Amino acid sequence: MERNPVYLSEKKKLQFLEEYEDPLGCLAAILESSFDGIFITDGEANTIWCNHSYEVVSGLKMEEVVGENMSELVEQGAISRSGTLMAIGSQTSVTIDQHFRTGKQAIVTSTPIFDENKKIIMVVTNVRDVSEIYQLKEKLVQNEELTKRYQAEIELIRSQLEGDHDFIAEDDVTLEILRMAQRVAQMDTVVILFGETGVGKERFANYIHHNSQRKTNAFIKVNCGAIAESLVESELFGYEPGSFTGAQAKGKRGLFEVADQGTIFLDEVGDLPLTAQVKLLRVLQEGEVTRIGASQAIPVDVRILAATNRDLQQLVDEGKFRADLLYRLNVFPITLPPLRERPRDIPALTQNMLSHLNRKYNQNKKMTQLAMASLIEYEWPGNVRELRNVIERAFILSDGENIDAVAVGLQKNTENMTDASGQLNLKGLLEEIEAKYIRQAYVEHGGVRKAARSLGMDPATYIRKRKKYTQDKMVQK
Ligand SMILES: Nc1ncnc2c1ncn2[C@@H]1O[C@H](COP(=O)(O)OP(=O)(O)OP(=O)(O)O)[C@@H](O)[C@H]1O
Repeated sequence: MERNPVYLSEKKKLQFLEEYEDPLGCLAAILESSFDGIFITDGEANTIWCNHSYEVVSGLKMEEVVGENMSELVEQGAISRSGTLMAIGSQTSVTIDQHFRTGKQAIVTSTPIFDENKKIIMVVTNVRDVSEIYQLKEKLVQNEELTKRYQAEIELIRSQLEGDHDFIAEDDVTLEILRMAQRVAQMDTVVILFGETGVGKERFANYIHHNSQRKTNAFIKVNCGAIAESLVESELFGYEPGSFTGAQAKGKRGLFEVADQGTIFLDEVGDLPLTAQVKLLRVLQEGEVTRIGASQAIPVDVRILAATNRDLQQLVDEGKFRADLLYRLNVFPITLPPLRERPRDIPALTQNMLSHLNRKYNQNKKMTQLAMASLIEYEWPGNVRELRNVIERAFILSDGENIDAVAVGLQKNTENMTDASGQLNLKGLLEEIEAKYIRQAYVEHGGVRKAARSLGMDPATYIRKRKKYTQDKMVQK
């Protein structure tokens, strides 16, 4: 905080002198009674006076400092740095943090006082002891951290109680991936999951953990992109007591230590800062972590799972991700395909989500066939997460036991589903569904004859319909 230069006007001086019998004694008493420390030097930074509060905060006695220059006090280590010297240098008021050998911390404001010729004649420094505020702040940070940990633990226990770690799969593509996951789950192999946002990477990591021998131990999820860069290392690897400002006095275990005997899931691993990548590499290679400020490593037995929706090879090319780390993580890569490429999962997922909601709200709601068809038809850019949101919304919006296509209300389809007056357009909807199956059959069977047979159509009808929908741009060529 900057203040305007302070000038003592003659008028103000005289007023004080006239008002009191012993003006100097009065002034000293005023300064002495201040709760804040007050420290005064001349224009050359030679100490003139300090009050009792200053002596308490700094641990220095007035006799020790009077006549001493501030640069000497800094040199002797009596104070960490001098606001007075800065104020003289910059010719303006300066506010800084200061540490004293008493262990106290203070906010210090040094204000230069000028004479009529704009020459500094004094510097008055106000020293506010903020040690208690800092201690309270540290306690608050500790409590917030504890609350976060408890919340994560409650979340974990809740999901374990609800058995909410099933990975729903019905499509052949997903079933094949699940079979692979069951095999790799038994081993301690590092698994990295790729896939668009919302495809279920976290859910899948959970599934691997719950099918592993570590299932009764911790599953710790870390979103590497969500932790502030400056905190990533201390969160993951912990720190020793007093290793940096703002650190807890007792030091802290990192999440790798918390996950000992269990599994750690590094979500958004592509967002790890390079310094943390070096340490992660060490965990992967040596099976041990070194807390910040520690000289000894601690062995940890943690299974590592990672996920990303970024192109890690591209990050390596851009120098943002270590090639050796990618090599270590890429032992068993699994790509979860987007939901639009495994449409047969949609009814099973929908059913599962509806059962949850029905149980929770004591209801018995079902999707109508048309509503289900519109779910299968949709492209799902937000994947399973978007499906979950759509179902929850439809559950709330629908009256009675049936959830219809209007309640599902998918953007793309509503245009075809309703006419200008908002009435259901059954023809448009059926055509869309037919177009989708015509397209899918061609992709699956790779030829007109087989595609037509799979849909129970003769080839001529199939070709006619395919041509029609291609013209309508409902089937891409
Ligand atoms: N196969 C599945 N069975 C049941 N629920 C699933 C399945 N796949 C995804 N979900 C649910 O969909 C939502 C999104 O899944 P998840 O958070 O695992 O996706 P993600 O790929 O990790 O997303 P992001 O990359 O954005 O972190 C979650 O509510 C999850 O429980």
